[in-house]
Amino acid sequence: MSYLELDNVNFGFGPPSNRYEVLEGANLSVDENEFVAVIGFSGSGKSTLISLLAGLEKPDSGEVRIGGAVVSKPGPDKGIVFQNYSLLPWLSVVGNIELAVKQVFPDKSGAERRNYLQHYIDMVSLTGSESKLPSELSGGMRQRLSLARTLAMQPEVLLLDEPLSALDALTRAVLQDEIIRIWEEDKRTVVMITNDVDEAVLMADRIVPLTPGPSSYLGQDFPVTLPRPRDRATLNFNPEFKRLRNDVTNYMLRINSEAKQLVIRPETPLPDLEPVLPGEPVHLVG
Ligand SMILES: Nc1ncnc2c1ncn2[C@@H]1O[C@H](COP(=O)(O)OP(=O)(O)OP(=O)(O)O)[C@@H](O)[C@H]1O
Repeated sequence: MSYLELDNVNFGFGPPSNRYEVLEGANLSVDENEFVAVIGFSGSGKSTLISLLAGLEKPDSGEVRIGGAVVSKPGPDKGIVFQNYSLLPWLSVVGNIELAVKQVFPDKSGAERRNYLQHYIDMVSLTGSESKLPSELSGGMRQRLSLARTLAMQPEVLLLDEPLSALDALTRAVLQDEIIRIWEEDKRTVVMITNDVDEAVLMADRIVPLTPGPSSYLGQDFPVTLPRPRDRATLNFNPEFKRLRNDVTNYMLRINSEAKQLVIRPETPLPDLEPVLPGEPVHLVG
C-alpha cells in the first residue's frame, strides 16, 4: 500500500453558483521514502495540491491519506517549505529553527537542543551565520534556513512548494544538490512542486504532471530510472536523461495545447445546408 495517497480528490474555490474547480478526480500514490516531483503550468493547482496534502485545505470530496490515516489538519508530521521562505523576520537563524524545535520537541534540554540546532545549521551550510536575521541573509541562505527549520521538525513527509524557483540558476543548482544530499542521508517521503523539467529529472524518483486547470488532475507517470548519485555535469549528455526530458516536455506541451483547444474552440454547431446546383430552384426557408 502507498504511504501518501490522494484518492479521487475534488477541490474548488468560491460559492456553488460560481465555483472554480481547481482539482477534479485527482489521484496520486507515493511510496514511503519516494521522491516525487509534481510538474505543472502556472495556475494549474500545484500550491492547492500541497495545501491539501498538508491538511491546510480539505477536499470537497475524496480523501488525502498518510500511512492509511485521513489527513484532516496540518501538523509537524507534514513539513512544508514554501517559495517565499515564511521566516520570522525578528528572529535570528538559530531563533527561527529553535522556535519550531521547541514546539515539536519541548522535552529537549538546553544543551541537547543547542547541539541539535547546530546539526541542522551545519547541514544546510549556514555555520557562522547563526545570529544573523533573515534580512541579513541572501535569498539562497533564507531558503536553506527555511529548509533547515522544516527538516529539524523531522516531518514524515516533506512538501516542497517550488522551493527554488525564486533563486538564481547557480544558487538553485547548489540547493538542488543539497536537498538531494539531505534526502539521501535522512530518507523522507518527498513531494516537490516544480515548473522545471530538468530539475524534476535531476532530483526525483518519479515525475507526475498536473494537467492545466481548471479541473486539473495528475496525469501520466514518468519514472526516473537514472542511477544515483546523479552528476549534473554529465547528465546533459546522458541519452536516458535527454529522452526523459523530451518525453516529459512533449507531454506537457501536448496537454497544454489540448486544454487550450478545449477552451478556445468550443464546438460550433453548423447549419444543415444542402448544395444548390445550377438550374435548380432555390427554396428560401424562414
Ligand atoms: N483563495 C483562492 N480563492 C479563489 N481562487 C483561488 C484561491 N487560491 C487559488 N485560487 C485559484 O486556483 C487556481 C490554482 O491556484 P494555485 O495557486 O494552486 O496554482 P499554482 O499551480 O500553484 O499556480 P502558480 O504556479 O502560478 O503559483 C488558480 O486559478 C487560482 O486563481
